[in-house]
Amino acid sequence: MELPGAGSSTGSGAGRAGSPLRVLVDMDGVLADFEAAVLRGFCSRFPGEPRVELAARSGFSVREQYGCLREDLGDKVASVYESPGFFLGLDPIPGALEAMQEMIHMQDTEVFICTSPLRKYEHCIVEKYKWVEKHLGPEFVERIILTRDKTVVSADLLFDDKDTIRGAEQNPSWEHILFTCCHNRHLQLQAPRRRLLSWADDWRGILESKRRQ
Ligand SMILES: Cc1cn([C@H]2C[C@H](O)[C@@H](COP(=O)(O)O)O2)c(=O)[nH]c1=O
Ligand SMILES: [Mg+2]
Repeated sequence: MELPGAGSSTGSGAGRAGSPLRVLVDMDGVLADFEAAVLRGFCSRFPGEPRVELAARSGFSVREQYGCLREDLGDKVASVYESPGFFLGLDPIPGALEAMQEMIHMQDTEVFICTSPLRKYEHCIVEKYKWVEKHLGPEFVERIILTRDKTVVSADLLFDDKDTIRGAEQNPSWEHILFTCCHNRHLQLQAPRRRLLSWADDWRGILESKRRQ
C-alpha cells in the first residue's frame, strides 16, 4: 500500500479498502460560482472603485488580493460576500448539478458536499443549506458536511478549488483533486497531484482510477 509522507494531498489510502468510494465535493468554486458573484456584487455596490477582474485573480483569498490593491478594498469586498442573500444567490458552476446527480446514483459510491463556512457565519451557513436544497434537493441536504477543517474528514477523494488544504490531520485520507477556478488556473501542480479542469473534464475517470488503487 502506498503511504505518502505527511502533508501529501494524494491520500493515505488507509482504512478505505473494500468500502464504497467516498467522494467529497467542495461547494464554493466547485458547485457554486463564488468568484463571479463577488465581482458582480462588488461592481454594483462600489461602481467607482478599482476591482480585480476574474482573469487577474490569483491566490485563494479574494479579500487579500483586494486588500493588496488598496487597504480598504479588502473590507469592502468582504462586505459583499458577508451580505444576506449572497450565498443563496450563487449560480451553479456549469455541469456541477448534473455531475452530482449522476455521482449520487453511481454504484459503490458515496458522495458528500464538504464546505467551509465563513468565520462570520450568520447568513452563510443557512444559505448554504438552502442553496443545496434549491439546486440539488433534500437528498443532498443530508449529505452536507460543514467544517473549517476538511483534513479530519475521512474519504477517498476531495474535489476542491483551494490549492492548499491544511488542518489538524497531517496526512488526510483523501486525494485532493484541484478543481480549476480563476484563482488557481496558473498553478503548476507537482506530480502526482491531479486537476479537474471543469465538470466537462473526466471526473468519472478520476473516480474509476481511484477505485482501482
Ligand atoms: C475570503 C474568502 C473567503 N472565502 C470563503 C467562502 C467560503 O465560506 C469559504 C470557502 O469554502 P470552501 O469550502 O473552501 O470552498 O471561504 C472564499 O472562498 N474566498 C475568499 O477569498
Ligand atoms: Mg472552494
